Amino acid sequence: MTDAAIIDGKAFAAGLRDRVATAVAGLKRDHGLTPGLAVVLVGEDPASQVYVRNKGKQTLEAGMESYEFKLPDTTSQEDLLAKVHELNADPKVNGILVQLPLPKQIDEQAVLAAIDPNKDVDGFHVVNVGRLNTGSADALVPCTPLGCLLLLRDYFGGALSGKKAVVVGRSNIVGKPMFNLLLQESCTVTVAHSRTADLPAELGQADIVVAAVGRPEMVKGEWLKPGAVVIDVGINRIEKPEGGTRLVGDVDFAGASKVAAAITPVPGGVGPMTIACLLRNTVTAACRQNGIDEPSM
Ligand SMILES: NC(=O)C1=CN([C@@H]2O[C@H](COP(=O)(O)OP(=O)(O)OC[C@H]3O[C@@H](n4cnc5c(N)ncnc54)[C@H](OP(=O)(O)O)[C@@H]3O)[C@@H](O)[C@H]2O)C=CC1
Ligand SMILES: Nc1nc(=O)c2c([nH]1)NC[C@@H]1CN(c3ccc(C(=O)N[C@@H](CCC(=O)O)C(=O)O)cc3)C=[N+]21
Repeated sequence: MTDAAIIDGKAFAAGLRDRVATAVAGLKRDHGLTPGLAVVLVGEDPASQVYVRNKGKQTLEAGMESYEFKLPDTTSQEDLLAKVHELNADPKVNGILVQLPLPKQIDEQAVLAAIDPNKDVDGFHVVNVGRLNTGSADALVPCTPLGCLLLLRDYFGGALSGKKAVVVGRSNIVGKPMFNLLLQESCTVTVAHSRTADLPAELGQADIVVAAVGRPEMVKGEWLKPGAVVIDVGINRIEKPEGGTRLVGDVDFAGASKVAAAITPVPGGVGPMTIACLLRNTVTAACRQNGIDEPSM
């Protein structure tokens, strides 16, 4: 097989951000509404900093308001909950994102549960988890799996129905919502995890592979079905032999490219889609809160 096509998440995300910006301009013009996104970062987790770096900038570039709150890593749960309640009550804030992971003194589930579900642009509140699981139209869908789905829909031209998909990883933020989205597209979905008995055998059946494991280059090319479409969610920083670091995914890109029909790179694949989907969710949330029809994005 020749080398796989590259699914250019960076370019797709740029297009999506343009469509979001057009939607925002329409909301301002027709409704006097400027969507606002609040991001709360507690402490200094390196992965979260990678994410936050571009986000504020892209929010402003799309014509929206960005509100950033950096709290020390000694912040108490009570103080963080007070911040969330304040943002829930603020009509300028249409979307709220609390960066994960949180420092150990804070109960993550309690904080997520405190966010107004209709401002929960991460889609992590149990109400949105339940809405997604039951196929409700008012779900706010987690940004990373939504980004993966938009790339897959684009690649397959909508024809996902009946495809065999394997999602590797069962986290609440990627694996489980990805399972639900692919199931909703009428894929036949297997969710693999650390106790899966024979991962290569599962992957050998898959037309679509979504890898969200958190282990650098773990998924090997030889495990894939020839012609598979591979979405690599992993963001892992590894040491280069010559010194310094570089980002790699959860898939061995060089090996997989020889077998797959198409693959997302890292960086430049799913990562930029996550941020673009966050902006999209903020516009969606702002429209719903104001009883405005959602523009197509
Ligand atoms: N591009 C983006 O925007 C984003 C990227 N990420 C990246 O995606 C990756 C996954 O993130 P996240 O879901 O939060 O990670 P978690 O650590 O929460 O979950 C990892 C999952 O992988 C499974 N797993 C671990 N080892 C193996 C193995 N050897 N074989 C099969 N499955 C295994 C675990 O199984 P078990 O449940 O049994 O422990 C678990 O379900 C990370 O690299 C993260 O940095 C995350 C969010 C956004
Ligand atoms: N409440 C919450 N929601 C999240 O969605 C969330 C979170 N917490 N905590 C951290 C993880 C991680 N995450 C990333 C998003 C984009 C890139 C991204 O843009 N990556 C670029 C590379 C950036 C670089 O070059 O370093 C790329 O893949 O091309 C990375 C990581 C969102 N997360």
